[in-house]
Amino acid sequence: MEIGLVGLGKMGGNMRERIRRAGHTVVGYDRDPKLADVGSLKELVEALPAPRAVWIMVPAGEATDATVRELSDLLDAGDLVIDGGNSRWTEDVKHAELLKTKDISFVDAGVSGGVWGLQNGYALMVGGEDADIARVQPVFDALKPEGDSGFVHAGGVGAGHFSKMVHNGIEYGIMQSYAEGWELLESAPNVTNVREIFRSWQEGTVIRSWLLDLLVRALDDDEHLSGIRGYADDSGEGRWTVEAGIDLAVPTPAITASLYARFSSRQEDSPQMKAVAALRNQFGGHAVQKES
Ligand SMILES: O=C(O)[C@H](O)[C@@H](O)[C@H](O)[C@H](O)COP(=O)(O)O
Repeated sequence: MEIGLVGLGKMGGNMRERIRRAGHTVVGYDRDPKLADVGSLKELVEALPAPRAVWIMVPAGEATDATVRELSDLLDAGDLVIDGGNSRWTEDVKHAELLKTKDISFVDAGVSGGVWGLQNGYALMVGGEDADIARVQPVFDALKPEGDSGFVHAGGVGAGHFSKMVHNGIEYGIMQSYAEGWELLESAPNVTNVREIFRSWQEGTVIRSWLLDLLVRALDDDEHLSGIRGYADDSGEGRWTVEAGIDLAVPTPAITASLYARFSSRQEDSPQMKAVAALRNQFGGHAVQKES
């Protein structure tokens, strides 16, 4: 089939390649002309046969919103837009409603796999109408990993990104758990080979996983991670997972703690702990450490 792909960065560029390798035609647009097949979104739309399918793979938030709006002006009734970025699921509902006013369909696709996707395939969690999803199934099949899993039609519009959001919340929790275990082992007075403990866990254990494999890979590069600062960013999915837990009254203590650990990682010193230290000093006369 033929598909338009908007956004040819780390994810989109590799996805274009994987779709092409499966024998499909991709017309790619990116603001960077060195990456693009066409010079504008208008040219991309003109290059595709109707009814068109256009996959958006740009950063979530303003960039995705602006692309959906521009496409809603350029596309015709019967065309289809797929958002494969890490958009918040509530944005999908807005975008589907906007496009529906012009009889343009919308599918949301949570995409997992990162920079390894070209080689291993991308896990896809999609939301939308059966008929719309069926139209792009050949492209989903090209992108997904080989084998029976790695693709799910999760529900109506927004369900794909909701699933991807929960996937990322779980990702936060698992990573934090490995990280805490790693620090604990590194701190133990009698343990001498933490990296090899993690390597041994890759086979046979209850906690073997791809994230564990990647941690071993990182420890092979830098055994004590001494070249990396203990600072972790977040791009929104963890926060949205915690917020969804609050909205639905579902307790998510592990995921929430892992999100808060990232916030703490960004502070040189802890303002709130100054208050705790000051209070201990006030009520109990406990010593405080003074700023130098
Ligand atoms: O499944 C994946 O392929 C990853 O989760 C991917 O989506 C990305 O690496 C995250 O967006 C990072 O998210 P944070 O910046 O929030 O850690």
